[in-house]
Amino acid sequence: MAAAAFHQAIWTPQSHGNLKILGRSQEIGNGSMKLILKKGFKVELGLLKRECYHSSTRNCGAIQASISQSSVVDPVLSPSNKNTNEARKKSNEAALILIRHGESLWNEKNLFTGCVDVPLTKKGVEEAIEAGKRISNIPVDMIYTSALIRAQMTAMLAMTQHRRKKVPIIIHNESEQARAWSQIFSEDTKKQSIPVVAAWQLNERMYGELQGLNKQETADRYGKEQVHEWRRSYDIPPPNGESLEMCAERAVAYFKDQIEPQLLSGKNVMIAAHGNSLRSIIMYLDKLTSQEVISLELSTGLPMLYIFKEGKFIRRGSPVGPTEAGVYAYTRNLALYRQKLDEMLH
Ligand SMILES: O=C(O)[C@@H](CO)OP(=O)(O)O
Repeated sequence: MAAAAFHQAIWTPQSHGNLKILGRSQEIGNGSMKLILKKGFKVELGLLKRECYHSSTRNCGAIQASISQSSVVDPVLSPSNKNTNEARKKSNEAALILIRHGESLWNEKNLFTGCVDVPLTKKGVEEAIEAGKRISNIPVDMIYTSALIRAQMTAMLAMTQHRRKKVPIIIHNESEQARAWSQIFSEDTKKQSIPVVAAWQLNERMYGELQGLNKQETADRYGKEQVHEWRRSYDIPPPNGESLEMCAERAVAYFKDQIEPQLLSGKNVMIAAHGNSLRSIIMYLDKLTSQEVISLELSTGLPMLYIFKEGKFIRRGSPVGPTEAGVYAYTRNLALYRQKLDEMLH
């Protein structure tokens, strides 16, 4: 097969975070690829993958490494599990789970919250655990949350229920030192963890001067219509805040740039975020018009499942429970994943 054009490939190695490689790749069979790196380009092979290196860390002209899809998906789908692996490769699909955070202390008090960093209530904690039960049989390889604690708590609590029992670990890329100080030095331990990327772009829309105000009192003061317009119009921002359109601009751009490539590479992704950042993303996934999105309301702590297949997002609704037969009838891959979990864990 002819070498692919010189290109920038983004690999997500077993270590956390993306590794950008400038080079050419060429398929050499057996699910392996030959990588021809740009001269002088340094790559840490130890970070690159978790098995079968043919070279050690060096400045390299050419290296060879196995990059079968099993290196980027859940180890339940291990290379020894040939049928499952083949199915995954063939259908090239991935699960996408969206969860709005559980009830926060300001949801409970009926206050505009926006980007104020408020934690969950006890009910919110319970909602997150319940959400986790519902998705406990669905594979998760990467987690994205907003930078806000209510979304992060929700993701972490939900994962306590996952049957695979991998450890979600927050990636600290904010500085060189944070990166260096949070390294993991065991490949086995890395395999048993799920990278959690926190991104401000997934934050709730910034509610401007309404943040901290009571929703009912604000309606009494400014009128129901005015407050409804601030809360549910598409392009009218609240005073000094973001409209849904502005929120969608940054949330959808992040989704397209950072999350879609992961799905394309076969990774199963969970996103824990907020009413408005998720409405924005759903607008993109379901191709909703601005008229349609304004009437879309998301409940707290309710997971929603999409299947990413052949570049398309297929909405599969909200799994009612971990054993809901319908969820696993959606795709052969999910059914096989669940079957494998049952075999492993019983
Ligand atoms: O207060 C907020 O930040 C949001 C979400 O809770 O409110 P709204 O329902 O108006 O979008």
